[in-house]
Amino acid sequence: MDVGEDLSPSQKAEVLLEALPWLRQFHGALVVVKYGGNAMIDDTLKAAFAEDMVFLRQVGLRPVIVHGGGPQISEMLGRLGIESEFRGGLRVTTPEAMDVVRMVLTGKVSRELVGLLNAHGPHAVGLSGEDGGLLRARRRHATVDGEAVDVGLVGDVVDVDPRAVQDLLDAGRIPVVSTVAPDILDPTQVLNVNADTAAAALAVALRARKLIVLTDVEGLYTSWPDRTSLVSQITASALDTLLPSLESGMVPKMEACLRAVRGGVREAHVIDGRVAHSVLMEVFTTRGIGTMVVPDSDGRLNPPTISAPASSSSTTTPTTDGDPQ
Ligand SMILES: Nc1ncnc2c1ncn2[C@@H]1O[C@H](COP(=O)(O)OP(=O)(O)O)[C@@H](O)[C@H]1O
Ligand SMILES: CC(=O)N[C@@H](CCC(=O)OP(=O)(O)O)C(=O)O
Repeated sequence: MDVGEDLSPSQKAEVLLEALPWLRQFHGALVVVKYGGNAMIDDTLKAAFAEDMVFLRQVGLRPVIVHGGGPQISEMLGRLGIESEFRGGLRVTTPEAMDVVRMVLTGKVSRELVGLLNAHGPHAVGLSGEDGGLLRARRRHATVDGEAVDVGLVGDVVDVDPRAVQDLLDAGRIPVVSTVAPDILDPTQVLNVNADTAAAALAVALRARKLIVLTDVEGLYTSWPDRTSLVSQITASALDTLLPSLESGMVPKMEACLRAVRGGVREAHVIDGRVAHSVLMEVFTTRGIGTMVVPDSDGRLNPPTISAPASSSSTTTPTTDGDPQ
């Protein structure tokens, strides 16, 4: 199908030209893209995501994919009759569940994604936090409503050795990272790391230019669940203030964005993975989409910019401040 069939030739040219300053600005930029399990909802969308990643690579960006797979893990646990529950947005992970988490992320979700990317050529290589010493994690001592809760074999990334990913990027590949990681205190034990959290740690360690988090909602709403107040742009400190009022799924996601921008990533975005080619719209259009988190020093955006209901656009303009990393 010609996706531009509704456009005249001159409108098509305009679309291409709109991308020009962004192509220039982001040439060579390292972009960490977190692909959430809830955004992997149908085959057409998955194929469109793979096209976007290959497009980024072909026009000179360096995408690194960190994938989730929460719903896929839950489905497999259900099939095997293993109970699982979430506390504070994290899966309570027993040793039995950990085997399934590792199997589904590295053996199923990663394989499928790598296959979709490699339908376009030998671009993608899958690896997990266990490979090449990429990630090391420490057991999470979680609290929910001020109470300590035991979430089992759940880890937080405490050390990243990005060389395995950098080697793949230098070879022109697209690394696809699954987020299980050895326990720093007992490397024979693997831990289940929330994919948002791992993506932020990788983005910081790789000195990424952008973190883009794809999920199944338009972006961050200040009022949830009535969806009347989509945040287009927010500074790190304004987000910090908002965090305690947020609910489950959004908590690790917005904490990840905060951690990324406070760690030196210039912008972190939460965008709607249910919209085909949402990554291209975010990177290469002037309006952008979803919610963008920027460092306080950016100075443009305090208080948060709320867009009108039904509009999911953030407004940014190309800047020439510095080179992308
Ligand atoms: N303030 C909020 N704004 C937007 N979404 C929210 C908010 N609070 C909770 N959510 C929920 O968070 C979900 C996204 O988190 P999650 O289900 O973990 O997605 P993923 O699999 O992409 O990581 C949304 O589908 C939405 O139901
Ligand atoms: C500790 C923890 O909760 N780990 C997640 C890992 C997968 C993940 O994060 O997937 P999404 O991005 O699709 O939510 C889990 O077990 O579901």
